[in-house]
Amino acid sequence: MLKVLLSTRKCSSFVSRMRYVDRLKQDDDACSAALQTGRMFLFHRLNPLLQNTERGTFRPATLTCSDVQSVLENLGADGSLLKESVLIGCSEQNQAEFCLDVGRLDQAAVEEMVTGSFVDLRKSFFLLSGAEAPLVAKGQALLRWHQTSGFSSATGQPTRRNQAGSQRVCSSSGIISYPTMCPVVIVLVSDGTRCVLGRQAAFPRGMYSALAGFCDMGESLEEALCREVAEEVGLEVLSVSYSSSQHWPFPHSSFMLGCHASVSPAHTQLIVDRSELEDARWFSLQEVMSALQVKPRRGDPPPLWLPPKHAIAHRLITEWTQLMQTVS
Ligand SMILES: NC(=O)c1ccc[n+]([C@@H]2O[C@H](COP(=O)([O-])OP(=O)(O)OC[C@H]3O[C@@H](n4cnc5c(N)ncnc54)[C@H](O)[C@@H]3O)[C@@H](O)[C@H]2O)c1
Ligand SMILES: [Mg+2]
Repeated sequence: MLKVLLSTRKCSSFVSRMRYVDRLKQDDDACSAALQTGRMFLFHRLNPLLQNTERGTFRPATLTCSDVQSVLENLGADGSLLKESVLIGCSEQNQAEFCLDVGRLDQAAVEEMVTGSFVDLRKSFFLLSGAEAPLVAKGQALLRWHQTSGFSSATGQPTRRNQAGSQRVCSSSGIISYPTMCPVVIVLVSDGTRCVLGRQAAFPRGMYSALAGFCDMGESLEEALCREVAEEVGLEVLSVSYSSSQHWPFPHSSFMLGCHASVSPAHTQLIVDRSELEDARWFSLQEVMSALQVKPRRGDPPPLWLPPKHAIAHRLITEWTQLMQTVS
């Protein structure tokens, strides 16, 4: 049975924070009160607001409710915009965290008032630290869901959100809808000494990653994995082990389920589906280890470079190299 060690965090504080967030999702009044004392992450047309730190790195700008209120007042915006904030969590200091899209305001004017810049999500995802990037991705995903869910897909009538933004209700039928993610399996296939990496034509030059694909309706994780590997590179998987998962905001919200898979060393011929992948190849441990040392730089790309640390593909590749080193 798989056992994942999560952390040695203090259980009581974690439980109370999770229950607090859950209460805010159920109780509109409690959520409105939490908004007055909460931390706020701003977006402009789904691009998060980032600030420079003294160390030359970036962090998401965190504002208080009154900071945002004074921005809205100064720019002549309706204060009710604040009610469009969406709950995204609770900090370790027990402060509720919200995000708000101020896309109706002038971008440059907001940036000047809060000393920061609204940065494209894909770019900001890789500028931020490991803990902050998922928070910004979650905020953007929830804001996007609200912006595209104003009408019920069943009745065509307007939907109303709760204060936390965790659900929307159809005004005519009462049907409740919740934010959705598409399950995607991502898999590093190995024959015991090498692994398969593929590249889509849209990837940056020289970049290869683990194989990935959307799960079909009705499939288990294992069935989706075996089908995707068969479709994309023509291999038959013998065994599967789960590694970890990740919310991935691009191009929309995917729920990435990361696995390792093995194939028989006697059946390793790749038949690549060129409509899906520009290329897929077997790579040796040495090639992968060298690629993990490569730092991103301008100019000609190296022969192989791998997805960045935030991506679950990077984690799968690192785990595989560690496993290979222990068995060799
Ligand atoms: N985090 C990572 O490390 C990492 C690495 C590789 C890929 N990814 C992500 O995995 C996702 C899936 O990979 P893929 O593009 O190879 O998938 P894929 O192999 O299933 O091929 C994409 C095609 O599947 C079809 N499809 C079926 N269901 C779909 C749905 N719900 N949404 C969109 N298209 C659907 C479409 O025809 C689409 O063109 C992508 O969103 C990609 O961004 C993440
Ligand atoms: Mg694919």
